[in-house]
Amino acid sequence: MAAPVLDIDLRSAERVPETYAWAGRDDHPSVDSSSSAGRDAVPVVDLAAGGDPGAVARAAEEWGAFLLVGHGVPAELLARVEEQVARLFALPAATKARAARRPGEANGYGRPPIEIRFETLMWSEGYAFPAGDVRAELRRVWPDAGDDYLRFCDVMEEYHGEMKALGNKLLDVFFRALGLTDEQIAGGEAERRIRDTMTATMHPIMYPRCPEPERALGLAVHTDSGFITVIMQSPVPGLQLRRRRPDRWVTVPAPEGALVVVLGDLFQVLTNGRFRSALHRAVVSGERDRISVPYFLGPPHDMAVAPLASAVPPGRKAAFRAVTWPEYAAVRDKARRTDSSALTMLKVAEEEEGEEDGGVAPNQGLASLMNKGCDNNA
Ligand SMILES: C=C1C[C@]23C[C@H]1CC[C@H]2[C@@]12CCC[C@@](C)(C(=O)O1)[C@H]2[C@@H]3C(=O)O
Ligand SMILES: O=C(O)CCC(=O)C(=O)O
Ligand SMILES: [Fe+2]
Repeated sequence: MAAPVLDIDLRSAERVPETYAWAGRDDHPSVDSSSSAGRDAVPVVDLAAGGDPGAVARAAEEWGAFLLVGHGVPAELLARVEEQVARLFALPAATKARAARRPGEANGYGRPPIEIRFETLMWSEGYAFPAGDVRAELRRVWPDAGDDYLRFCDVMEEYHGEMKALGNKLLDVFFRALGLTDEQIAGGEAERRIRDTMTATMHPIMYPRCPEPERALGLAVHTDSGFITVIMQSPVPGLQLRRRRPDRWVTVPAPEGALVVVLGDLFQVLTNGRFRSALHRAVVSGERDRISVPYFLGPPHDMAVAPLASAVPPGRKAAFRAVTWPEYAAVRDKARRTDSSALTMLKVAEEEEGEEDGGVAPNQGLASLMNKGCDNNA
């Protein structure tokens, strides 16, 4: 029998062990988006109305995130996804451990992958897999491929179908918000390649009800590394966006049927820094389990992501070097930083501008980047 992946059963814990206690958790005040109108209100984008390009651009520039409504994914399907994910995590620890993520691998069941960058443990368990591979992947949990397996796969595949279509729609919405013409969107070589090859990873995550919620963290502060993350969350708030000046955590509301869109670091690279990746984290509830199902859209692993020519102002050079997703993830893990500073390592240094090789050098090895522009990284 496989050994459990979690060191304790979070569900039956009566206290938060010291190893899970985040001393600096309340570094900044947490404010509730729904109660504080104005500048702390998380932007809302209505896709039924086409997704107003001006509103999308403002949200992407200022927040790197927004609530998405009018997206067309039936609320009833979202409820079925939540139900299936709840059933998956309710399986015995030894059953889930059959699918344990192996060292060095991205896929599988386990503790939050970002944990390696921190000294304190996180109050959650997750399961990452390529969205299109659910049937093969979940055989690890249910080798007999029985009814539970079939129900899970049917629902997740249906969800993947909806999200794939939504992801393509969102990409076009962002391209339009960047100011690209329909011709550039449909005919641009880089734009088309991204649209045609975008990959999808699902990461259902479960935050068990916590006896001392203010001492724990479900997921520590991070930015997502890919292009676009679309999050389905149970109607229990917990996702927080980091805002600056004044520094605070804004809790994202969780109205029934809404999704959350979060931009990742490689989208910041793609848009030449115009659209920002969002710093965020997840807090836990003292009353209820919380489920979240992020759907990570990103480039295929062999694609060198560089700023779109259409996003670089005329006469200027690209602000970031080209990088593949795995290269970027490796640099970031090595940096072990809690902010988005790994991205600064990809910045083309100001003084290099105007030099012949100052622009984007596709596939440039990251070894050289590690020694550049990261002196603040001690
Ligand atoms: C497709 C993805 C996106 C991953 C890696 C891989 C599977 C698991 C995702 C997360 C989920 C938790 C936060 C994060 C930061 C983490 O550690 O694992 C994410 C990461 C990323 O956005 O980089
Ligand atoms: O809990 C959430 O809603 C967000 C999860 C998240 O940020 C992630 O998995 O990257
Ligand atoms: Fe995230």
